[in-house]
Amino acid sequence: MSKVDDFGKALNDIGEGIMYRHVKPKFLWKLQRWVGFGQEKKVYEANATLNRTFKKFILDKREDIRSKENSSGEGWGSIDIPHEARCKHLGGIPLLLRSLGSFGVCLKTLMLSLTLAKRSTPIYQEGAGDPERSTYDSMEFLNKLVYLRGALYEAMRLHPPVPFERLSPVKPDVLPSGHRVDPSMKIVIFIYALGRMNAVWGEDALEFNPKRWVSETRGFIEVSSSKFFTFNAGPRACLGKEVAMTLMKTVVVEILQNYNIEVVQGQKIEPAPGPILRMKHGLRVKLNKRCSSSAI
Ligand code: HEM
Repeated sequence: MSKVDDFGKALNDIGEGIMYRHVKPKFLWKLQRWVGFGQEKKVYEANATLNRTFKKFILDKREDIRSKENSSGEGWGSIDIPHEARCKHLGGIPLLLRSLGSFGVCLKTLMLSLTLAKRSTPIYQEGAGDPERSTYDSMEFLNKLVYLRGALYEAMRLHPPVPFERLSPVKPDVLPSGHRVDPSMKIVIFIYALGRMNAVWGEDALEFNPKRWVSETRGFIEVSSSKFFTFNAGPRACLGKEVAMTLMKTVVVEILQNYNIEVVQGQKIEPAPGPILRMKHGLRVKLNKRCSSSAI
């Protein structure tokens, strides 16, 4: 297996591990971790792979910076930021963080966050092409594509890349529903279910209908982030939302301008377990290059 495959497999194994830790009794997964058994064994091995990969990347980068400094007499300076300054905020992925050992912990945290952010963005930047030679090189153009934004929101409403979240209150509180909660509790928010509730989205909640986001007269209809929860809401909402939207719109425009797409029929579509919603077997499509570009 190549190093890239190893890395991808490690992310999948850790994702599955996180998923199972949400549903398994704590004593059970802790026991499995202690004896190095089952899913926890996979998580342990995957952690080692991530550690190795990130460590190599950081060391290579350091070497690269040093050699640039030596050759030009200037550079970016040291990347050894004091540990306390780097670790004020470690985000919501403690299982992954705990695994990362003592070197460059926060640099690795950052790399991991960005890797996961890229994973949760269901497109790849490489496909975006060169904006210099494109007809849509301005944000203004992308912002006008309200139906496309609606289609992407609709896809992520029904298939949120982050399908659930687990939170705990920092102090005892009462939820708007009247439920009392305290810091010993885990509150799981099923974003996947929220996007499919009739009570929230109406009787056609299960239909893929980009038009629900577009008004003939007012253009794109923004809804509260507490309703469209795909990017979370409040102070810990996704910081990369607009980056993700711009990337996705760019890639879709580029693909649609250049290819006709046909989904291969008869495929088995099922989700892979994990904190990022992925297709277990991927999605096979036929791409036919268009003869000439046409605007969408
Ligand atoms: C479709 C793509 C994406 C989706 C659906 C998504 C969704 C989310 C969600 C649900 C959270 C909250 C996670 C939690 O609290 O446990 C989050 C956090 C975050 N996302 Fe994204 N994300 C996407 C793409 C990106 C991209 C491309 C970036 C970076 C360029 C990014 C950067 C972040 C950061 C930095 C946070 C942490 C915010 C904080 O804790 O204060 N995301 N994202």
